Amino acid sequence: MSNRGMLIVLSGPSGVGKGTVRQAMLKDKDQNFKYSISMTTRNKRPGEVDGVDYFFRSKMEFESEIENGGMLEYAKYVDHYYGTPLRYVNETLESGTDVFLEIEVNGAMQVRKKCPDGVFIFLTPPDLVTLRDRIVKRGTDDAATIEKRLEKARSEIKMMQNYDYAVVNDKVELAVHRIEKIIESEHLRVPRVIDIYKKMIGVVNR
Ligand SMILES: Nc1nc2c(ncn2[C@@H]2O[C@H](COP(=O)(O)OP(=O)(O)O)[C@@H](O)[C@H]2O)c(=O)[nH]1
Ligand SMILES: Nc1ncnc2c1ncn2[C@@H]1O[C@H](COP(=O)(O)OP(=O)(O)O)[C@@H](O)[C@H]1O
Repeated sequence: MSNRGMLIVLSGPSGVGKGTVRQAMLKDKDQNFKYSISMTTRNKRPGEVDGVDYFFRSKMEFESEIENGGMLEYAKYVDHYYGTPLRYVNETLESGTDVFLEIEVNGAMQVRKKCPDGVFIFLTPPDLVTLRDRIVKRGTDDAATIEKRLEKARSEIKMMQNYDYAVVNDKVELAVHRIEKIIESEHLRVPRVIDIYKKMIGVVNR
């Protein structure tokens, strides 16, 4: 209800279900946020579409975006760049619409510094065995990459303490419900609505 949109950041270890949860949230007709499509230098997976899942770019193109100040944040993850184009986020927030980022922890911490009033949510697996099973089941990574991702998952889970909320992804619909409740509550925080009430008091006093 404040004029500016709210920035919602979702992180969590690889394979925890961030993409699945995000897609389920986007399908919900009652949601009001826009998803910010990231830019990456990693290869397209089967079924992925440029400009829908990611903006797939070369290393050179990505680095030139960084130099031109076009990224809100970026990080290297398992040998590739991933980052959030700045302009879409700014324009959408300015228009009063919430923006949803699904990014890894280093990028999220950059965003936290630039946008301290954002809402930072960490999606956790019920346990590490479940996490491994999900990565294997997804079938998008070879054995070496799975090991790298699991190793990284352990260090990522330690970063949970830098987030505002921890949401366990036991069942997709439950995780989605928890995140939607968080967003709803965050919109009611007094610092976000105070301007509206100041205006109201101004009208009443006249
Ligand atoms: N910092 C940052 N991380 C991102 C961005 N987009 C995606 N990621 C993260 O990069 C990691 C790898 O993504 P991806 O290769 O699609 O694999 P998956 O999410 O594990 O299936 C995940 O943790 C994503 O959340 C971004 O724009 N910035
Ligand atoms: N709550 C859940 N229960 C069971 N399987 C899940 C759940 N959430 C996601 N998955 C499955 O786990 C795998 C990894 O999910 P994905 O969304 O690709 O994770 P991430 O984007 O975090 O890397 C996929 O095969 C997905 O279908």
